[in-house]
Amino acid sequence: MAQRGTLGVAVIGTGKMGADHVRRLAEVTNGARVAAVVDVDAERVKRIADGIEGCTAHTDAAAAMASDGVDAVLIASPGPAHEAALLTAFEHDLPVLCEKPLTPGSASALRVLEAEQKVGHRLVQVGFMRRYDTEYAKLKALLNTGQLGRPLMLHNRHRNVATPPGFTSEMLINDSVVHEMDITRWLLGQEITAVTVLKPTPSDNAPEGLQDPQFVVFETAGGAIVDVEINVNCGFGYQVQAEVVCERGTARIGDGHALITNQAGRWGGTIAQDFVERFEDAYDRQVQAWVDATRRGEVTGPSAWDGYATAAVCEAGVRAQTEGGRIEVELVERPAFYS
Ligand SMILES: NC(=O)c1ccc[n+]([C@@H]2O[C@H](COP(=O)([O-])OP(=O)(O)OC[C@H]3O[C@@H](n4cnc5c(N)ncnc54)[C@H](O)[C@@H]3O)[C@@H](O)[C@H]2O)c1
Ligand SMILES: O[C@H]1[C@H](O)[C@@H](O)[C@H](O)[C@@H](O)[C@H]1O
Repeated sequence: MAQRGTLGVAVIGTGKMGADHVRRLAEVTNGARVAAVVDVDAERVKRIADGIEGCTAHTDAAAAMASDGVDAVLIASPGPAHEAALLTAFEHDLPVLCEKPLTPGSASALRVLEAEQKVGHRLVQVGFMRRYDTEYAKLKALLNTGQLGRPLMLHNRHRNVATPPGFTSEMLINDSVVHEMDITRWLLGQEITAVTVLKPTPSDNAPEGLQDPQFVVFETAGGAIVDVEINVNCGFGYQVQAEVVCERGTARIGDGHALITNQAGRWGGTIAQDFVERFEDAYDRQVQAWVDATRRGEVTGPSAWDGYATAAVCEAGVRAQTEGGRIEVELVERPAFYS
């Protein structure tokens, strides 16, 4: 299909991620412009719109989506606001890049799947940006060659410097480990079938009441075992590492993401301090891929099904965290629409 003209994007939610996506669309991405911004914080959204030529400010997502010049939507509001924004985008037949989670909870995610199928064609890409990270992409390409044999185990480490105020134990699963859920399903090409959560004595760095770190184990449909160290008040840096153990070898990413210096008899490097820094390139590539596909009239990348499947694994994970033991993941049959 022929390329459409410059894509006019409405960005919904202009907090940490939304403001960064506005900057990206305005300054980094080719073929797109920020046509509208939306936030419940009227002052904030006006300030952001004022800095971009031809951009309108709204406090209501539906008004923004109905406005002239909006061809597509980027949702970066908090998870509980995603379902309403997605359903409104579907009413206008607008393609959407929706930050993770698609929605919090499998019931709401299923409603989104049903609504998208009613439209009759895919509209949603979910913002699982790690799939666009160069290191993860290399790992996936290597696994796809089959030269290492069948993956047996996948070890993951996911460390953040510190949690923002209000971060709960459930959020370690829903906001943080959700990335490993997606990356596991994508790298191994298998659904996750069960989750177990082990809880060491919390770190003294963790705020009172936060169960941090946790050790999360997934079982997959193909019989692989996956572990995730989630450790979100580690204090020293933002680290994401993964090692796949296969029948004929192993492959590991996440160590080399640093500037290494030799100076005064010592060698060493720096560690990124947050996801915006560590995954900057991945966010750039994700948004560019979405804009390019949308201008071609296509929808690519993680689908609403991926959003639903991870929501179902999150539910099993939160149950495993609170009830203990091994919790099986309950998934509906995958509709042919998402095959
Ligand atoms: N992919 C990633 O690595 C990554 C990283 C961080 C956050 N996220 C996701 O991005 C989304 C936003 O997270 P954040 O850290 O930017 O949050 P944030 O709290 O910094 O920003 C959210 C913004 O949305 C606004 N808002 C709230 N309700 C709204 C509504 N109904 N309509 C429009 N705006 C509304 C708030 O006023 C705020 O400005 C979440 O879904 C989060 O899970 C993804
Ligand atoms: O919402 C954020 C984000 O998704 C990051 O990528 C992750 O590392 C954090 O743990 C999480 O809180």
